Amino acid sequence: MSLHHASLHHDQRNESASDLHARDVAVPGLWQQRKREIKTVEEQAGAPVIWASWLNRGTNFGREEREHLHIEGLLPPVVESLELQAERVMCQLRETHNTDLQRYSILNELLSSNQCLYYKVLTDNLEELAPIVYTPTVGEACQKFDRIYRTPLGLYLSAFHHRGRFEQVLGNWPSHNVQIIVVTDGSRILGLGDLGTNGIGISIGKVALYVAGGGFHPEHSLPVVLDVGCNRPELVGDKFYLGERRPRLEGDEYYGVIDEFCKAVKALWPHALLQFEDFETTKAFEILHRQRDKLLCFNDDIQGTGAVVTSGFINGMKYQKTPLSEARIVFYGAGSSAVGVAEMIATYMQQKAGISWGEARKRIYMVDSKGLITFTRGDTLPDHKKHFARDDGTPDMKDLKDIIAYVKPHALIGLSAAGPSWFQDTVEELCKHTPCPLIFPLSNPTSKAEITAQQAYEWSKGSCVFASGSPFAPVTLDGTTYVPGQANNVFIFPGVGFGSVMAKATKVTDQMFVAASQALADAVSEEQLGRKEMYPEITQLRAVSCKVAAAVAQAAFECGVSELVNAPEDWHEYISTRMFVPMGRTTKTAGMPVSKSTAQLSYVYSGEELASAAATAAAKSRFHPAHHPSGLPVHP
Ligand SMILES: NC(=O)C1=CN([C@@H]2O[C@H](COP(=O)(O)OP(=O)(O)OC[C@H]3O[C@@H](n4cnc5c(N)ncnc54)[C@H](O)[C@@H]3O)[C@@H](O)[C@H]2O)C=CC1
Ligand SMILES: CC(=O)C(=O)O
Ligand SMILES: [Mg+2]
Repeated sequence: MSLHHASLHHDQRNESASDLHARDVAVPGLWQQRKREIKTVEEQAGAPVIWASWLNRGTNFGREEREHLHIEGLLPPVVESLELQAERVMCQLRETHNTDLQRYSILNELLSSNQCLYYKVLTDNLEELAPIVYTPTVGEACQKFDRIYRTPLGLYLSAFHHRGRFEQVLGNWPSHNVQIIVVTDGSRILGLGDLGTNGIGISIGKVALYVAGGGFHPEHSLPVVLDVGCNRPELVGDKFYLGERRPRLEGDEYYGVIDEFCKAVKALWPHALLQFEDFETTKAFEILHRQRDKLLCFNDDIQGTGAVVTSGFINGMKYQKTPLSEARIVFYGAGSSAVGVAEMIATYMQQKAGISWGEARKRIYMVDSKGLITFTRGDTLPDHKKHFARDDGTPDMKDLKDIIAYVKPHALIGLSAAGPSWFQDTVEELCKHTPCPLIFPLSNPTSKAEITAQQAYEWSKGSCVFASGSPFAPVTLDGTTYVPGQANNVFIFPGVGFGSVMAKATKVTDQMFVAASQALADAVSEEQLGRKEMYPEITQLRAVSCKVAAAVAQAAFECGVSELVNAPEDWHEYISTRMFVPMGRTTKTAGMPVSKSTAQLSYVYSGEELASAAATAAAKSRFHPAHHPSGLPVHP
């Protein structure tokens, strides 16, 4: 060791920790001199494998691997199966004193440390954990995201600090091959309004379901929040708020940010699918209109919701034995989701019931906070409300019960985010005209649902067909148990995303959503329909997503938007064999080479691959014998 180094080392010892920190920040070059105390990444041999959530397997690493990777001693001695690791996590989650928000935080910590284990736990326990990583708990998590924040888990792109450099900043994400991106600007998170950068929780939650439910590999996924400001005073006034404390950008400035973001995505990952999530309604439509022909993208709230509700509607009309061409629907709420659903149902009616768009449109009645939407009610309608505004002399009405009495609908669909607003008289009026009406309170999270499952079954005397956006527990009434369906775009977006990417689609067409909707409707058996279950169970998500993905990929091919030269003979088989499966390195196979095909599909790194990564790191390490003839570590 040179004198120079020795004296530096001595000086450092005399500095306080905060002095050291201040100096590192001020003079990055001095980081090199700190290596005596904190090893550089290269010097850490295999340790980075444990600290990298994509690579880490924790106690699932076998003994030979630990030796190869130079991580012996950095883990408890036992070698455990992935299944046993998962069982431990479930025990921790099920501790009775935990709240759902605490369970959410435990799961996020796991996601930041061991993705394979996280996805094993989530995939095997979807019924129990989807309500935690997704609605309703993700809603509460987003509201408090700045307070429960520990690790980023996604990418924060700032319109104020990164403008003009989006491609460079996106390029900081540690994956070369991003295939699925969920982006929000936080402006309308579920039914909870503007949550600014706290909205990143919804991107993280949707990405988790793309992986656990749709088959994307975690390394190919990217949750993003665009920080374009926040208009919620109590949020930006909170000292813990994590975004910029400025009013939201608007107009050209705002759309310029979106344009730059989309261009950067396309430049970096031209085949990735970009999902727009929870943008406030007017921006949601405008962005979709501007971007949908420029890159592979869709808006989940408009199109994903459109497809999922159309499926339940198709099945519901089948159950009621109502011909599609005769169905009447009342939408309670006329935002991005309701208009998306109405457009999709009208498209479906036009294609499958042989009626014109004009006739289909007339079967749809839309209600907003001012009452039934008509051209005559005396206000200026935004464009998205004009599509379904009545122009046929239907009287102007405000009260939902009056509207129901007039329309006599077969289905009542709530996408208002208004919370409890359908009462006993509403339901009784509905049942007067239709024996088994569809009652779909779809607003999220649960607190925003228009009615509960218990109320709907009770007030309809068990006759209604029920589905909600957030899950409700089964209801028993007079000895009969009813299982509420979940009409949530989670049954659509994972399959649409995976199918589009598998087909190398260049855009997501309306026809691909019609195919997704039909595939989901067909995934529900006659027996389930007989029990008034219009949707599959969430436990079936992977199987359902595979069917949806196959239908979407085939539709992409048929629409001419697939870049594949030849379509596979069997899309379902093609897709199912390409879905990510969280796989363990069991004690038996630990350290053994994994077959190339398994490794590719499941991304289990073979012992050789991990060993070579570690060997590269170790070769640069001052612990490496080559650096010291005695073979002893070179330590100051
Ligand atoms: N189940 C699912 O898969 C999905 C559910 N949603 C939920 O739908 C809700 C709405 O989302 P967006 O359409 O994007 O929001 P939005 O805020 O643009 O639309 C809300 C609409 O409801 C109307 N409204 C509000 N209060 C009302 C009242 N008391 N009576 C009648 N109408 C009323 C508003 O005038 C507006 O037209 C949210 O809660 C969201 O979580 C959205 C997407 C998917
Ligand atoms: C489910 C969903 O996308 C929403 O509530 O916004
Ligand atoms: Mg949404």
